[in-house]
Amino acid sequence: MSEIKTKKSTLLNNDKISNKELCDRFQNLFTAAVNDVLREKGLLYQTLPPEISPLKDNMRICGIAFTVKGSKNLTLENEMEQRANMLEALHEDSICVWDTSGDDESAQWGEVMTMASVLRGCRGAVVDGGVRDTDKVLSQNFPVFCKYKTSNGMLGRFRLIDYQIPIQIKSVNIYPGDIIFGDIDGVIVIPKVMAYEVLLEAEQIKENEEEIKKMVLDGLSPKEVVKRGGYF
Ligand SMILES: O=C([O-])CC(=O)C(=O)O
Ligand SMILES: [Mg+2]
Repeated sequence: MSEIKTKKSTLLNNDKISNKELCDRFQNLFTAAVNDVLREKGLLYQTLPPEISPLKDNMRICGIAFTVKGSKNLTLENEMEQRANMLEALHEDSICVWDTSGDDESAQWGEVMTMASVLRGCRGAVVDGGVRDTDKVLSQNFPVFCKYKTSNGMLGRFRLIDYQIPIQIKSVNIYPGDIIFGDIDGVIVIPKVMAYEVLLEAEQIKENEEEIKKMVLDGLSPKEVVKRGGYF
């Protein structure tokens, strides 16, 4: 039976592959594997709060962070123009990530915003806030991770402050260009400077776990599994 290997890479950026391949390959992994790689590197605060969960359990999301910052605000002037500018700036393979300053009453995402962002190649939305028109977002097969559903629109309650700036959701810092990856276990943020290196190491973890599962199925005791380099 083979021993478990660790794979260390010295590559520091993701110039080796396209953004699309990078995101597709992360999306084929699972967030727990990526989390373990980041923990080994001492990065313990890359996981978004567990209240931010997928609209459907089987939703998976991976793309390049397009950051948006906003807060509760009752003013209306130019709100729609500002939101339209943001939507037009969305790029291929982006994920629209909302730091809402902890909002708990408005939807920062909805049906028409989904339609507009899909046309710009956006791969999903992660909102530390809410979504509305949920059935119509679901029917577009667009992955959204958020805290709640509500019929409250943003207009007159909440507004965007800026976009493509550094943001913070609880203890997680997110910079434009970071990799955002979400599955049923929640959302994790991978700093862009190490994205390719993390991908390779997480792919190795996935392979290793196949070996570990074989050991368990073959009847090895947990102690025997650990002796061979396995883990749980
Ligand atoms: O204004 C909102 O909350 C978003 C919305 O309804 C939509 O995109 O359709
Ligand atoms: Mg709507």
